[in-house]
Amino acid sequence: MVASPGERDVAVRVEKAFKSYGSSHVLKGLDLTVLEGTIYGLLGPSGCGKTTLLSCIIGRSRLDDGSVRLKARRLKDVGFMPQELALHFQLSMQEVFTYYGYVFGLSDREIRFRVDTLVQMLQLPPITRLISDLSGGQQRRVSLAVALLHNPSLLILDEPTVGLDPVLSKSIWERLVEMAKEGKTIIITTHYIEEARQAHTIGLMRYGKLLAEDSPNKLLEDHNTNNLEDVFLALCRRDEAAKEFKWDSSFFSRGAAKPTMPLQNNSNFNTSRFKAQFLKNIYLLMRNIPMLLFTFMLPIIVSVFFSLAVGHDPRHLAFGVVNSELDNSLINCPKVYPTDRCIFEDNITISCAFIKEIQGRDYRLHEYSNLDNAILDYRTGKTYGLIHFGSNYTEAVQERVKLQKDASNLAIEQSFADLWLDSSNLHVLYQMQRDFYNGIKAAFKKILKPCANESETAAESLRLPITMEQPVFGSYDYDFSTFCTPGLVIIAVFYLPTVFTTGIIGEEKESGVMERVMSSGITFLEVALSHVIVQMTILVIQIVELLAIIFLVFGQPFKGDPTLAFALLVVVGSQGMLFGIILSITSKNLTAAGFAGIGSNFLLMLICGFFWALEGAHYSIQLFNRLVPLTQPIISFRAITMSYDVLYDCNLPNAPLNMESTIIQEYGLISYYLHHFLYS
Ligand SMILES: Nc1ncnc2c1ncn2[C@@H]1O[C@H](COP(=O)(O)OP(=O)(O)OP(=O)(O)O)[C@@H](O)[C@H]1O
Repeated sequence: MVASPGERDVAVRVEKAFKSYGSSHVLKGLDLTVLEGTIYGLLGPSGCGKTTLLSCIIGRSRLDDGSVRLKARRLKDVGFMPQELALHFQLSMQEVFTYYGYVFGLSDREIRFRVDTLVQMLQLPPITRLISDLSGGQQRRVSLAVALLHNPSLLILDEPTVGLDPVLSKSIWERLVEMAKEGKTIIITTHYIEEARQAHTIGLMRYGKLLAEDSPNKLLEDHNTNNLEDVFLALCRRDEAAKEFKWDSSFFSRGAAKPTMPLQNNSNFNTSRFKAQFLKNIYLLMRNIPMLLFTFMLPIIVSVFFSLAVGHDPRHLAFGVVNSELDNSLINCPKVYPTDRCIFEDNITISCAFIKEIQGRDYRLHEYSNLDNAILDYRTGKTYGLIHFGSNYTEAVQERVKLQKDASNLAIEQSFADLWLDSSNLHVLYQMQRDFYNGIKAAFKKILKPCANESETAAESLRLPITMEQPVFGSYDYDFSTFCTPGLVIIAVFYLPTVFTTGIIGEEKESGVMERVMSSGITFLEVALSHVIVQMTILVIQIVELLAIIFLVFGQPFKGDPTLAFALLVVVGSQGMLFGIILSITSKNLTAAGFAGIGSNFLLMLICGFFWALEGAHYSIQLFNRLVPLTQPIISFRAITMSYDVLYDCNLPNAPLNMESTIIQEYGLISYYLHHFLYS
């Protein structure tokens, strides 16, 4: 065994380390000692727990039991090369080195000097090359160079020589030996047992514990061989024979690990690290032109397609007409219905007045001489509906209007036109009902107007006994698209940052870059803040695009205060960004984050009142649909765009209490508080 070292010479000491992932026990009471200024070769088959151990040593994972003690105190004293490449593939080597240089607080001059040395030592290609354009071996050497960049006193390298040609591996080992002579401590894992001969100490690991820990020469001597693989084989056989010791589960639930001194980071926020992170985000954005185009084109595409496709009244619908009181009425009715002829005059055809009104509402009318043929076409879906005027329609309506309660039963019966409407499409049905109701009302108004006074009274009595007053909120002229537009804007402004944030952070997490960056000392605050600044800039442009296209180009009504609308959208975008951060952090990988994002999008869209009144949802949904993050912003934005003038006029801070509660109900909490924030 290695002579028992004094505590001063120990760079890393792991004692009785236990670590499990669920029921899989990875580290099983492992002890390991690495002396300062030495190379420690950690050898073992795949899956024996080497990476897990390294992760616990640098503090990225916590032991379940046992302890890890490091002589190094600061994160910048440690250089870590993870097993996966963990590099930004879209960046150039120069940008990667600059990034990590700033992360470790190096000046531009120091970075240049270190990069020149490393390029020579690791035989790297010109540093202007993109990482994605390098070969696998070159990428691994860049990853190693990143770990060496800040000249740390403790180097932890997880399989640095995988995939490298033997000549280069040899030269890397020679350089590691030199570094150890300079006082650096190096822990290196490898599958290539023989290359570890150059290490000062070898730890042979199997099933989560060390079978032996000694100098290579001592191990060879003890086993009377000149081949390390034979040593490992002999130790494995001995381990098999000693398997009577059983690992029962109680062994792995021994309470919390002893506190391990964490590596210090100096501060939660550091300007150099923030600059590194911010510049890296800008580089990544500029390098990824398709993503940049997608980011800026998506709001335009969404708003244009929405404005063109959604909410407008269906037009040019095919509609059947059977007029038994006039042959070929589409041709024979007067082109413009005469406005000076009273309903009671002779030789007037009231059905023509209705047909003209319907034509004016943009229907494609097909006239049939035979009701059966018209019904057949309606039933086979060739027309959306059918109206039939009986042969005595005009006389019957005249008698009914003139005599009213004294009109004959026959006249009343014949004064009804028959209307069939296709109900398979709700929007089409509502529109046809509205058009026919309004058309007949308008036609009546026209043919009653030129009549003498007494007839006018009779005509007035035909009106429904109700008067529609001007609405306080909104307008009767708004169509379905006016109702849906605020929802679309809010959903877009929420989900655009969600997609972007999840993509950027999720990709960094998946590729191992986030792990590497965090173990290099970058804090969550620095990651989040640099991301927020870039994302906010993008968001502002996206909001302007959306608003300009929907409200300026397509002329959706906007009655309120643009500043309040903009402030509301920035709040919603920030919510979306936060949601993206939560999704990418909590999801196992980018695919899972994508699924969670799409799933939540569907769910939230259904219950947020985007295209259907919240009051129309089932009682169980109404218990919480106002609490989901999109609902209040949609209510608020709808209020701002459609009827904000009431809120704007009523000087909120001094409004009576009941007025405030009305406003909160009508305009949504967010408008209310934002208005207070901006104007009180
Ligand atoms: N996050 C995790 N969740 C669940 N199991 C894990 C996790 N990380 C590692 N493991 C499991 O722990 C065991 C040890 O993995 P580890 O990566 O430490 O092995 P290794 O010795 O480094 O292997 P290799 O040489 O192939 O990299 C493996 O069985 C692995 O599947």
